[in-house]
Amino acid sequence: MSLAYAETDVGAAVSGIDIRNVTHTYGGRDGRGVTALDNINLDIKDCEFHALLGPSGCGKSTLLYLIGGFLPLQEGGIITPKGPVKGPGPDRSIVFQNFALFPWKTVEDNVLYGLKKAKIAPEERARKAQEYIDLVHLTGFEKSYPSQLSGGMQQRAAIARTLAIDPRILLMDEPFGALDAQTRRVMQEELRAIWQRSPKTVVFVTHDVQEAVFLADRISIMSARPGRIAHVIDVDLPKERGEETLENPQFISLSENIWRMVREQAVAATRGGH
Ligand SMILES: Nc1ncnc2c1ncn2[C@@H]1O[C@H](COP(=O)(O)OP(=O)(O)OP(=O)(O)O)[C@@H](O)[C@H]1O
Repeated sequence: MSLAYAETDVGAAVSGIDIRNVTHTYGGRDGRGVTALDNINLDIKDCEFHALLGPSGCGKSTLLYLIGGFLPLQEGGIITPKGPVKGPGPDRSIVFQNFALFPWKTVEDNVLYGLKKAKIAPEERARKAQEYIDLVHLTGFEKSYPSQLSGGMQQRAAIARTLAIDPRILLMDEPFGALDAQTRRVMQEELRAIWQRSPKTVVFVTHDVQEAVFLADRISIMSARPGRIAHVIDVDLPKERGEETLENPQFISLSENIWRMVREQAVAATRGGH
């Protein structure tokens, strides 16, 4: 096992997320395993909204879990402002596509639980919980249990729980994947607005090119498995994004170009027999 960062590098001034020579193989590295990531190098800047796009199975989630510390690093290193990643930490929160809310707790108690875990002062918790419940348009459902909500509402509750904690690094794995198109659009706008009000480093995994272009400042396009970083694209659009962004000719042409690049990677995978 080679670690790119020694303990002494902890003091190195990293303000974003520095990913160096990360390779990850599932099921053994004796040639029989699945190499999901192959020598990933990526600098995600401080307070950047970074999207990861790529063909299915290219290792986007794997990379996210490694950043989160939910999977142990095998080769290479990932360094954050808190030092090398060695496991999960309160500085990094993750939102999955299928959220797990506590079924026995109300929406409000689910959000409060996250705030308590994040050691937010008790007098601050109720105010914050309400703020984020309102933000995801669940006002009036504070006392509802998850089983009384639609899937989309449950997801919004889980998003509120994570956003309320205001982590320095927010990792999102297709968080809007199961939402209907309209709710998804609203959540994209809200997320971008929240990020602008309260800047944080966001790594956002999605299949949806338009979603990536709408939300992100930079987009990494990964190759098919074993995942490598094929392109890193700057999204040169105004910081403020809304309905009008969708009509912006730059948004349209960038989305088309990126869609082509992702498709190329998917086609290459088919030719390569993946
Ligand atoms: N626990 C595991 N055991 C074995 N192989 C795995 C495991 N998890 C993922 N893989 C394999 O690693 C590769 C990368 O998976 P990963 O879920 O990171 O890709 P992804 O880009 O997020 O995929 P998708 O876009 O379809 O969600 C895939 O080929 C997958 O089959």
